This record gives sequence, structure tokens and C-alpha cells, in this order.
Amino acid sequence: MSALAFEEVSYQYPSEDFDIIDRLSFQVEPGSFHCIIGASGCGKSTIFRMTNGLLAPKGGTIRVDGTPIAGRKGYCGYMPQKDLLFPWRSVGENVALPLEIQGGYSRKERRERAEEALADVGLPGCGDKMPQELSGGMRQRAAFARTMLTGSDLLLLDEPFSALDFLTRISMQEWLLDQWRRHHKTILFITHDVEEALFLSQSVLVVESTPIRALTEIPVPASDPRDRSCLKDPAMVELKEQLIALLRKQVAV
Ligand SMILES: Nc1ncnc2c1ncn2[C@@H]1O[C@H](COP(=O)(O)OP(=O)(O)OP(=O)(O)O)[C@@H](O)[C@H]1O
Repeated sequence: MSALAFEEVSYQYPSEDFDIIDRLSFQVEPGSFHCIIGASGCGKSTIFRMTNGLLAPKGGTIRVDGTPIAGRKGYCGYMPQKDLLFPWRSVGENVALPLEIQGGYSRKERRERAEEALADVGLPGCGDKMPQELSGGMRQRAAFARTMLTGSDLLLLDEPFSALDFLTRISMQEWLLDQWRRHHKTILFITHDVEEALFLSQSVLVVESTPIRALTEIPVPASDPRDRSCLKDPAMVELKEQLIALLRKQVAV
């Protein structure tokens, strides 16, 4: 059974006169890691907003673990580009937010679960700090810990590292692959960075045109576990150029 399935899904923004997503179908296998790439404004985040239930499709069905998402809650974790940690709450209170929303956890339990999640992402003992006291990479780890506490097996990560400096970004990529291997989650990750997509993905899902009628799945010829040296393999270098050419073509249209 697929972790996520779009079946003939369409979406039209009320202010627009066309469907930005037009009868789109695709499937994602449980435990897989895919990056979605495509030109700016092509509709990648719209796919996430429908998957997480923020936008209701005009037509078609979205299934998570085989069941339509309509009316469901807590079936996916979503991490936007900006970490959106509330500045007036401690890091621990931010991380524990999904438990607060779900209900049924005492303050002590929430605190303990948040501390465990923070330790798991390499931020032990940071629960009492305020978000402003953390670096950009630490904030993204805290935001990831909060996403993990949703308890969902499907994680939607929308350009989570785009605001980070290059070195922090590549260490966060390695860190994320490690998290994925340890937790066996299904991850969809939007990025504009073709190298990031190749390093992280088992296959890259390319948006070739808008309206989005299909995602072109391109397998990545690198084994797991992998390190950054895989990016120097001739097959990867060639694929990188192919992907850049595909994206350029879209911008030129
Ligand atoms: N609320 C809205 N109302 C009308 N149009 C919208 C709305 N939100 C987004 N759009 C438009 O829909 C298109 C797709 O937006 P979306 O955010 O999904 O693109 P994207 O591929 O994620 O872009 P980027 O890579 O720049 O983040 C864009 O042209 C955008 O201007």
C-alpha cells in the first residue's frame, strides 16, 4: 500500500481561472525519500498544502496509507521553509506543540517527550532555551523535532534548509538522511537545489510544466547509505546536468 497516493487530483485557487493542479496522479512508497523539484511558482507547495489538508482539492482523492485524508487529522507532519518557532514559547514548548494540539498529555509528559525529541535531534537540554538563542541549524533541528512529535509516518518538508548557509546546509542534509534511516519515515522534500535533491533522494520527482498534470520520477543512481562523494560519480554529474536542463526548459516556456 502506498504511503501517499494522489488520484486524479485537481486544484484551482479561487482568484485564478485555471487548475494549477490538473488531474494529477502519483504514488509514494512507504519509507521512501523523494525530493520534488520544479521552477518557482509551478505549484510544488500547493501539492503539500493539499496533502496536509490546508487546501481541499477541487476533484480527485488523496490517500495516506490507503485511506482518503478527508476529515482526518495527524496523518502527516509538515515543516515549512521558515521554522515558525513561536518566539514567546520556549524551545521545549514549541516542540511539544503537536502533543498540546492532540490533547491527552500532562504538562510533565509533554515536557519529557519534548526533551527526548530534542535529544534525538542533537539538542539535549535545550528545552528551556528561547528560539532566539538557537542558531539557524539548531532552529531547523528543533522544528524537525516538533514535526517528529506529530507521530506521523509521512513528513512533508518544504525547502527546510534554504535559508541556511552552505556548510550548515550540507551538514543538515547528512543529518536528515541519518534521521530518515533511523526512523523509517516517508519523506517528501521540496527543494530548488538540484545537488540537494540528488544527495537526499532515492528518486527525484520533477515538475516539468504548469498546470501540474504529472510528476516525472527520475531514479537516483546512488546506493544507501551514501556520502557526499556520490555527487562526483559520473552518472550523478550527468543526471545533475539533465535535471538542470529540464528546469531551464520550464523557465524558458
Ligand atoms: N492563495 C493563492 N491565491 C492565488 N494564487 C496562489 C495562491 N497561493 C499560491 N498561488 C499561486 O499558485 C502558484 C503555485 O504556488 P506554489 O506556492 O504552490 O508554488 P511553488 O512551486 O511552491 O513555488 P516556489 O518554488 O516559488 O515556492 C504560484 O503562481 C502562486 O502565485
